[in-house]
Amino acid sequence: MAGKGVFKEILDGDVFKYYVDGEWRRSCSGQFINVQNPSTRKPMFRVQACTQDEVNRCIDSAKAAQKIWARTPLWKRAEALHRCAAIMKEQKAPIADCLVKEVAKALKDAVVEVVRSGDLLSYTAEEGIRILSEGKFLVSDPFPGNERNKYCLSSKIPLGVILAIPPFNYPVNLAVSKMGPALIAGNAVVLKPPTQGAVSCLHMVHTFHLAGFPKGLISAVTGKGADIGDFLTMHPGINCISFTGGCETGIAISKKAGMIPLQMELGGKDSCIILEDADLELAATNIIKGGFSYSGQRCTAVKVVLAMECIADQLVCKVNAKLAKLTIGMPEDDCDITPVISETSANFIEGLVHDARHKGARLHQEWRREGNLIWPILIDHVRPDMRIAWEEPFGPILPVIRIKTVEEGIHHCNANNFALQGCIFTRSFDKAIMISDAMESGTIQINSAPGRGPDHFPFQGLRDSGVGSQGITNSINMMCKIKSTVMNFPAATYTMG
Ligand SMILES: NC(=O)c1ccc[n+]([C@@H]2O[C@H](COP(=O)([O-])OP(=O)(O)OC[C@H]3O[C@@H](n4cnc5c(N)ncnc54)[C@H](O)[C@@H]3O)[C@@H](O)[C@H]2O)c1
Repeated sequence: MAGKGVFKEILDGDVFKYYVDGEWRRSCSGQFINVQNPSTRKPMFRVQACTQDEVNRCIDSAKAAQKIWARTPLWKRAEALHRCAAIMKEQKAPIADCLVKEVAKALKDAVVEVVRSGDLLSYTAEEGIRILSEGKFLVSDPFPGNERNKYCLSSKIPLGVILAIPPFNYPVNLAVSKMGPALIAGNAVVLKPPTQGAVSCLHMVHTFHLAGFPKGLISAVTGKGADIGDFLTMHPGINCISFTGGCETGIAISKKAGMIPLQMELGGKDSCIILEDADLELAATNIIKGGFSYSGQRCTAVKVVLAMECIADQLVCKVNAKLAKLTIGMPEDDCDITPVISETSANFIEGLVHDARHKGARLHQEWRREGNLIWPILIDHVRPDMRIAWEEPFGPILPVIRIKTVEEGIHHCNANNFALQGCIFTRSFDKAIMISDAMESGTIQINSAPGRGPDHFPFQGLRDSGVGSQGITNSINMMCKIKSTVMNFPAATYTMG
């Protein structure tokens, strides 16, 4: 399906082009990057290996187009996003098909990702209309020593060119969640897709092309990290970086970037604390959904269960019963557990399991792996000296730590460098709020698994899990600067009359 019909112009032979100046082009490097199918472990697609000159061209065009876009009335910018949202949803099938083939996402989830991205754009258009039309009016006399002889009008202005870098696991949604807010606020966007997920991103960008955004305003540049990674993030033409990905990459980019606003959404090790009074059926259902959806490859996956000892056996029994019902296989067949993104990732997950087993953890299911497909495992009686207690596996394995006191659970959650989300299961509202206050993470869910959505909720990590806050409103605000105009009068304005 990819490259056919409406998308044929993004393909050159069997290589996908990159997007600049409102056109799909081949790179003059003559080199390509293979995108593997995680299920078959064979090359699936090829994308251009763009050069630094081509990156410069993208940024120059973006700068020029942004100047005109910033003067385009807000309602017209909103209309363009609504048009794009409609096209994206109409074209969900070919985009979802790419997600299945390059990130091994189950087809039904791939379709949800595209539709959710269209909805995100529509909401962004409406939210932008509301919040960007508002400014502030201040007078000078409340501040000591001043008369009322100055009026200050402040409003939001765009930053310029936003560099958007999404990760492989939600390449479409996490690109759109950066592009929509950037565009409604009057910015241009340079998108650097992840290698796995690049072709889904390019298809998604084509829906912006079809929606008629001005030439140059959006570009999508694919390439080798070594050639264009640092070049992009350290480029003086970039005015803001919105990045989602691993901690190591994010922290390295933050250190290299110049004095520009950064939005960093990094890894997580979301703790799930289960109290003795919890609804264990609800908790088990959420542990399965939170821990194993998309084979655990979600920043907000439940990544460690901290269960009170007195209910742990009962909980584990319920989780195991539900885990046994998960279907394991290929994304095309809509299986619950599908191959993880790469062999490197599968080897890493295997290393975590072996470390836990050697140190005495109990595996409730047998270790089984075929290629990148890993059968789900609940790893019980995990202790703090095991790697799995602290590291983010990004795979279908879930540790359970049995705790004697709730303080022990809170301590484990707060002792981790990651602090994205967490969750608590209890029937006591008072306890839920007190524990939520004590857990130092970006978001705490009460009686539900961690999750990013709905997409207009604030979304942020503390400590190594990130900088800044996403969510539609926060992203729009983050991609603007405040500008003030101060009217100075020769005398205080209340002296007349
Ligand atoms: N907090 C969140 O919102 C969130 C959401 C999804 C995923 N994640 C995290 O993302 C990670 C998985 O994604 P991944 O494996 O794609 O992460 P990654 O860090 O390997 O890559 C993320 C993106 O950065 C790009 N990149 C890598 N090196 C670069 C460089 N030097 N310069 C510029 N770009 C560079 C990659 O091509 C990719 O597009 C997990 O840790 C997960 O928790 C976080």
